[in-house]
Amino acid sequence: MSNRPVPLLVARDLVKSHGRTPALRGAGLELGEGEIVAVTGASGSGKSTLLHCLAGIVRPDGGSVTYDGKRVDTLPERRLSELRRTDFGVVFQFGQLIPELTAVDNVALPLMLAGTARGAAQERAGAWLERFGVREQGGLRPGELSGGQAQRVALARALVTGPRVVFADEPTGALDSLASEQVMTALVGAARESGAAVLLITHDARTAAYADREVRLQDGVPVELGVLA
Ligand SMILES: Nc1ncnc2c1ncn2[C@@H]1O[C@H](COP(=O)(O)OP(=O)(O)OP(=O)(O)O)[C@@H](O)[C@H]1O
Repeated sequence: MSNRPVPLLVARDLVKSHGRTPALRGAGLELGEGEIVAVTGASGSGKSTLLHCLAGIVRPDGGSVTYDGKRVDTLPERRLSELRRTDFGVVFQFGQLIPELTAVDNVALPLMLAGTARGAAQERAGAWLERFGVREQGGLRPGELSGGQAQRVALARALVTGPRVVFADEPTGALDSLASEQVMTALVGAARESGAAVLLITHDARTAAYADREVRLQDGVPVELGVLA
């Protein structure tokens, strides 16, 4: 009997090229309900491409992606963007916050796009900023935040809608070790509490150690599966 959680997001035999450059050559991956999986591998091994295929940001050339038992790689664009909005949260290496908006408005935006009134959205955004230790910075714009603060705001934005899967592409890639630790502790704590699964791309062993399991990519295919915790 395996203790592995029920698969929530499953990629099989993914193939994807960027022009003539093959990025994925038959990659498979399973992300269980509430599971935290680190995807590691050398630069150019296909990590970001795998994440983009799983998150429905790009369509694979071949293979399949299934979420909650349903194919997502064949969904029409409108259904796909709705799924991304309702069920997925994303965090990238450089927060990609909207520079003109304050921290609290950045976090409130996904709620407002989903129909929540501004006041209520800001209130919930404030609570998430509080939880990640950046409430005092709520009135600042991204350019006025430190890298670690900006990433915690980006995390709050990714989690505020209560996603079932969080995709994090090198979320600590631009941070020093203290800020990395704060961001990872915040991410893992919030995911464990809400039961969200996390697909975490990292080249840093200390960041990968926060995951339950590591999948290592080499030339567009997984080469190793290790239990970390
Ligand atoms: N938009 C693109 N146009 C052309 N080639 C691309 C594009 N995106 C990725 N590639 C190529 O596809 C391959 C896989 O790239 P990918 O970004 O998925 O790897 P990665 O493991 O995430 O790399 P890194 O750790 O450097 O971010 C690489 O050879 C890369 O050069």
